[in-house]
Amino acid sequence: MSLQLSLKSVDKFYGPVGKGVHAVKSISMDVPRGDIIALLGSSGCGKTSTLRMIAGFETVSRGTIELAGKQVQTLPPVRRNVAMAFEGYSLYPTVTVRDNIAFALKASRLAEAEVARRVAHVTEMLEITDILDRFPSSISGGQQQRASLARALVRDADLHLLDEPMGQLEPQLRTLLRGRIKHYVKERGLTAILVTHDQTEANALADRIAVMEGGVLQQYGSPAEIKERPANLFTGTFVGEPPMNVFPASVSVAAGRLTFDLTGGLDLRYDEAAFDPRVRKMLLDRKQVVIGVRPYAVHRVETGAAARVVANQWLGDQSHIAASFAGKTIVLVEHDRAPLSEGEPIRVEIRPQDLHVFDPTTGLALSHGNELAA
Ligand SMILES: Nc1ncnc2c1ncn2[C@@H]1O[C@H](COP(=O)(O)OP(=O)(O)OP(=O)(O)O)[C@@H](O)[C@H]1O
Repeated sequence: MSLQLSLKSVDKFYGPVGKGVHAVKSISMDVPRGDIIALLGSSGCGKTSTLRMIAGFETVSRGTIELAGKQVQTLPPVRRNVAMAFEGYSLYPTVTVRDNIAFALKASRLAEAEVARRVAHVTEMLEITDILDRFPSSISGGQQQRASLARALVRDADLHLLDEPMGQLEPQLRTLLRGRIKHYVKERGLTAILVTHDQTEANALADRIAVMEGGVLQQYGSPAEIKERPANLFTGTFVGEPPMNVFPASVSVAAGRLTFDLTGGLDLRYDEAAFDPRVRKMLLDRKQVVIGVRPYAVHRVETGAAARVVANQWLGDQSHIAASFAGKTIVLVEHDRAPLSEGEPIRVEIRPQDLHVFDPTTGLALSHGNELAA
């Protein structure tokens, strides 16, 4: 695996180092050549600051950025060979959409026929062939966004940085283009970093997701890893829709039964043997934990822990059921229309293999199902 980009202990302070706004906190991240990475996080978590430091639009307060084998953190943007589609990095207003897209290719003295072929390819992919002879001021916001994306993707660069590249497009078009963009990037062997706060987009496009919160890289892994082995409570509850259910619990064992006492009076009891010995030992050593379970892993059963329905919504392809449970609310997802009304008592089961266990103080993951967290 050859690395295309490597961030080492990168910090961003707006204002004096150590005193100003600490927007990015000691981020380290390696990006293999040919990968698509999504920076995912809520507003203000430091995604854009990270991207802008990689591009060279923001100074790096501390740490190093290596791109295609050389340190670039002190180089100006034009010397980094990075292609960008950024909000505010607008199209040149005085030339047509076609010339905007072709500009960098022409500047690199590519043969005219090759330029035309590449522009045709990328604009067909993004469905903007009908506006190529127009000027940027006469096209819609969504068309401008796609033209800007085409201008970035058409280039041969060491890295492609895309900041919310489809933010202005309607959902159907986004879904269609996601698949096409992924195919295009992979086919051309490009390395891309995408900023998004849309988890569906991150899951669909990215080989790896970098989850950020409070300027800290919370987890960096494949979409499956992040879903199945969230590194901490933040990632566990931030990624996944509807969010993971979490409950503080104290653990005890008696007469072959392992019990999680949930605050609110309920307990979840399991056969001790259902847990791997190392997970069981960890649980009993810790005693106080937070347990998490994804809504699709909460099952309605005949005999199980008692809950009471507070809301039942059919979303057209799945039911989201909220029920009061252990003094809190638990959410279940079912694939069929659930015939449940408000106030109805139900019983739920959470299987040991679906339990995520976290440290209540640090939030760090301790186990996922029957495996200890790394
Ligand atoms: N030029 C600036 N001066 C001071 N603080 C800034 C500046 N730019 C960003 N910040 C602060 O740095 C933090 C991270 O901002 P950043 O724009 O990187 O977040 P983001 O995750 O991209 O958010 P969004 O999704 O809203 O764009 C925020 O607290 C923000 O207010």
